[in-house]
Amino acid sequence: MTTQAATPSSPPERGRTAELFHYSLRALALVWSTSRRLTLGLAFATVVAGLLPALAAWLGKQIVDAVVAAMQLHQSQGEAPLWPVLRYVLLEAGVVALIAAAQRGLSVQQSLLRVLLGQKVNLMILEKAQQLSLAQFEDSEFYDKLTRARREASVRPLSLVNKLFSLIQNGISLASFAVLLVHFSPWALAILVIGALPVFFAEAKFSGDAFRLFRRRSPEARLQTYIEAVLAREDHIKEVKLFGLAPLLLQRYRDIFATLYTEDRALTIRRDSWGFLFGLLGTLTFYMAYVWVVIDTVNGRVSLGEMTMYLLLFKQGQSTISASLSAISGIYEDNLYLSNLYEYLEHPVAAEQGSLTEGICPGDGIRFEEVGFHYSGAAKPALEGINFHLRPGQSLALVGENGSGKTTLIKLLTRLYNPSQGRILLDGSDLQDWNTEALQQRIGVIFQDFIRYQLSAGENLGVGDVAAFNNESRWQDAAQRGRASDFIEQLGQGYQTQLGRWFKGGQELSGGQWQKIALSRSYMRDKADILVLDEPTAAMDAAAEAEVFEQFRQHAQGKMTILISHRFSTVRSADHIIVLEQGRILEQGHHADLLAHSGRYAHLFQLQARGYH
Ligand SMILES: Nc1ncnc2c1ncn2[C@@H]1O[C@H](COP(=O)(O)OP(=O)(O)OP(=O)(O)O)[C@@H](O)[C@H]1O
Repeated sequence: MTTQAATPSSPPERGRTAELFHYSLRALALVWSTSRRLTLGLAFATVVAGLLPALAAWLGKQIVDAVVAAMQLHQSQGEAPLWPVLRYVLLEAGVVALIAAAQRGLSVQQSLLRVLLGQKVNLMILEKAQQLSLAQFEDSEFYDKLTRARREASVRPLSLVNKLFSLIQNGISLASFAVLLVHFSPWALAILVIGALPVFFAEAKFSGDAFRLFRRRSPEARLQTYIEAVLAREDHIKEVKLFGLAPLLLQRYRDIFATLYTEDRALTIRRDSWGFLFGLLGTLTFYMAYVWVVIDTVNGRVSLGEMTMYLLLFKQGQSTISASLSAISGIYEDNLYLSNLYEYLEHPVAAEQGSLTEGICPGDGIRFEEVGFHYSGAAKPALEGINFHLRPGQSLALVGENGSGKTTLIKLLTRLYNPSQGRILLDGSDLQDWNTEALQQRIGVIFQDFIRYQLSAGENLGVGDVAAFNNESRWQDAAQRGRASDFIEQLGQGYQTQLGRWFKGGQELSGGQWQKIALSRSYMRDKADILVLDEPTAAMDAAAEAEVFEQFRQHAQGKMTILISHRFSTVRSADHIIVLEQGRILEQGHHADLLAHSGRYAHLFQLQARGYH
């Protein structure tokens, strides 16, 4: 497994300062495209929430000064009107209510945007996943990228935008505080800003460290998620119990956690210790300014009301500055995490090249010409020098020991992978020149590791042809051919019965029954003239297998069929048999020829035949 920490060209490692806000604009655009109304609402509430605190502070000053003036009047004349004081109190109450409304407006709009944006980003991630090739999914490095994107990135864009807005809000507040404070002393303002700077630099540095840590250990995090799945999923728990795997896996889980926790702890302690020290510096500067104002008040340079206002401004100014600074470091952190999302979304996908919906030589069938394939990272090729020609109406059987390349050959034919050497022709045209959809329409395939969808029985068939996903008569037809109709009709709600154990009322099936479902699924594709069955009957009883093949033969008339099976009783009737060994064709021909040849096929056939006696 490769970690990503060493990727030198990825945005976070490249010129950190330059990349600091690299994704802010994109995140803003994303939020804007999610909901213009909410984004505008957020911006408006931000400006209002930014301006009002300074107004409240100024009103506070007016109140104190009005009180002092009223007290003096009361002392000299024995009475003083209350209204000049109370009007400011009323106004301040109104402003405080407005601040609360603006804050509430912010949080409501943020909550709504969070939901909308979460959905949007998740859809972007899932849609992108559909454009990727099978090989990309099998690449552990890439898979890490996908996992990281899914785990973190869906909340990050909004978090980034919220912090941007909070920065703007704090900026507006600070500017308005500055307008009021500058009357006291521009130096006091400068001192407050400088005092808060170290916290920011520390925060920015530690956010970067946290991100790099997160990125470096994503393989471990993935392993943890995998162990959780093995220990807690219904389809794994059987083996876990019987093999007594739980203590071993739990120990591994604990070990991974212990390593991760040690790193986390070290970072948290460092981050908070420095944060505390630099925070003290900020507090110190604040109290210096405090002393200054107090002295000036005692000396009569500023009024009592002004002193109240300055102290409030200092206090609020300081918390606004630290809020802005943590917003900036948060923006930095979100930018780093977003780089994951965009790296994933921008991962190149092979452009769809082919456009053919018909070959240049219709009716020619399938030709493999010197086809070879090498899995990336594998020591040796999985297939080499494969040549054969399969015509419409013919059946081909692939035999060979485990790992000889049978399934790989099917994956090439279905274009899940492209050959590393040679070419595959369908009706005279290279598979790569075919339009993917047209090609897929022609091929009905079930793999040995077919999917047991946690859907209804009917839908489990419907997935075989999305155009007929809900078509009940097509389900019945396919189920009859795949020999699944009998048991489906006996299920509590027939074709509507929920299958599997994941959802309420789900009905679990036996291995053979699932296989019949998968086989029927391949019959849904009724326009397909290439039928591929990769060990379709391994879990079926002998009677069911015989029945399935009888049906298959009838259905397959005029079509091309490719069958992978370890059972020679089914292989023998194929028109053409290819024996694979270590990715190469060892022998090929009819059953009778191959027996007469007395090679590997004959040997294996006799071995199995003996087993039946
Ligand atoms: N996704 C993959 N990545 C790398 N190597 C693979 C992958 N899938 C299969 N292989 C390797 O390619 C070779 C051929 O595998 P393949 O699945 O085609 O064999 P098979 O003949 O279908 O085997 P079986 O009878 O066990 O199903 C094996 O050596 C296997 O280890």
